[in-house]
Amino acid sequence: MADSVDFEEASASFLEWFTSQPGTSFHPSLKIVDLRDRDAGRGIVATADIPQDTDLFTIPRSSIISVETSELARKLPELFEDPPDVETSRMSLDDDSHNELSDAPVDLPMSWLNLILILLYESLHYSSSKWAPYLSVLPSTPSQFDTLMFWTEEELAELQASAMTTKIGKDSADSMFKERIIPVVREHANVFYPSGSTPLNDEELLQKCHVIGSLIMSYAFDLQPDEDEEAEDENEDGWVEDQSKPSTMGMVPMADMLNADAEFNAHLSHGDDALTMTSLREIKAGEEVLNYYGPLPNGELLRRYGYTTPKHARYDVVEIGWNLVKQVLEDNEREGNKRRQMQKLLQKVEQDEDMDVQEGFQLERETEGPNDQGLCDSVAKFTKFPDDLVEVITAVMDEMLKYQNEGKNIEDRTRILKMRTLTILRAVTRKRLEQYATSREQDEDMLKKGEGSGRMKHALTVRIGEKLLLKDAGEWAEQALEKYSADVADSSSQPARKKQKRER
Ligand SMILES: C[S@@+](CC[C@H](N)C(=O)[O-])C[C@H]1O[C@@H](n2cnc3c(N)ncnc32)[C@H](O)[C@@H]1O
Repeated sequence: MADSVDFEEASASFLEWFTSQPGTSFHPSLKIVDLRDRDAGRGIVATADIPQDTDLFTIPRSSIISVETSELARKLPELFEDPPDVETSRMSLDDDSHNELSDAPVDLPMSWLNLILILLYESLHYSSSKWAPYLSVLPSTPSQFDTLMFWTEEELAELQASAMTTKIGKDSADSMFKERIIPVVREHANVFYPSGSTPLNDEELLQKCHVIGSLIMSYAFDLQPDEDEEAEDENEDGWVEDQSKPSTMGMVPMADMLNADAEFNAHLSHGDDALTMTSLREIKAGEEVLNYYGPLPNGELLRRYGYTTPKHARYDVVEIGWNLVKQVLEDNEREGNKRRQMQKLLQKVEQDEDMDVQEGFQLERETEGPNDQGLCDSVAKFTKFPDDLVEVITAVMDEMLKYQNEGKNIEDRTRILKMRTLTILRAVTRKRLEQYATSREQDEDMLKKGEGSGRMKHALTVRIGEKLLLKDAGEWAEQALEKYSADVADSSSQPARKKQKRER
């Protein structure tokens, strides 16, 4: 960690460089601050009250690091030309491509690969780069990242049964860099390396690619040509989600000095010549200016950005694998013939392409996005199990009912089916909870005692969030079962009362 003097000096040089760029502006009531005491690196705070709808800072497009401004793109334009099939030129993309580095790195879109090459070039030419004061405040070594890509096996184990451990994709990132980046650098070594410098060996280059890939994941912006085009990317609340579409990507100085949360107070708009950060509501003196990275669960926030916050817990999710659901359904049938019938049914379900059960299922709460001032008005609540999970369990239980010839009439069968489906759903939440090595209460205790490193704290936050969601889902199934049994008891007692009346 740089000492405070170096840190402050780097911030001051960066601010001086930024404000000296033609077309920039920086509000006088803002300050770049050192937030390392709470593991948040640099951030920007207001030094006096700032009214709503104030321009906080402006970044001309000429100051952004992107294909449009890059010296590398001028020297080797052929690397950045749109090939006939834009998405498949330098990599193989499937239909379901994401522009997230560690999800499926072999599917990285052109915008990522382009920016990796550009940043490699700029960092190898650091001393002559026009962005040097900006580059010096960006993380440049693995130790400066807390994203999951850089966690040790031991640290990852602290995520316990969270599905995040399966989404890091370090090996496929390695292959992608080896196939798509390193050969390009080797082929154009005379351009990538300043004359007289020693080229990096493959291992060093690979390490650098990982650092730059992670930098892009947590700092880069998806650059929209203008606000109209940006509107295409808006979600139903009107908020543009960070990096949601493969287009041009760029490093936007100052905009990426803002930290972020699920409730925020600033928004970046993309104009023709410049990008402008504006306050969404009044920002009080001393308050941090915050951006928004989208409705991400804490696990995903940790994977992409290396931190967690209490406010992001509203978007937490739990993934339920098909094997677990299958196990619960099988275990529900103890008697030999019934169990064999269940196993047959489960095999049939697995072959049914429409059900697509191998994909698994995702539990989440119902929640509205932030309002136009960046605040969340409503409480996130668990209100239902995912339709695809309910559908598959209902289908299987229905077949079992037919096999056992249960239920005298339609109402009877519907009632039994509903109760059994809810019982299985409740059992699924319990079984999923058992996959975590510790209880939520133990985790909360550890968090309270402040045990472990910063990374341990984030792992605890992720697993507590997932366990809490499973608890909520289990309680929801329990309450639905109780309510349904009470309704059934109530309705079945009605005819009996009428009968009694007539007899009197
Ligand atoms: C775009 S940068 C923001 C500036 C960054 N703090 C810095 O020092 O360069 C994104 C990174 O900032 C950190 N960050 C952002 N929001 C945060 C928050 N609410 N709490 C802690 N760290 C945060 C994470 O490390 C994230 O990957």
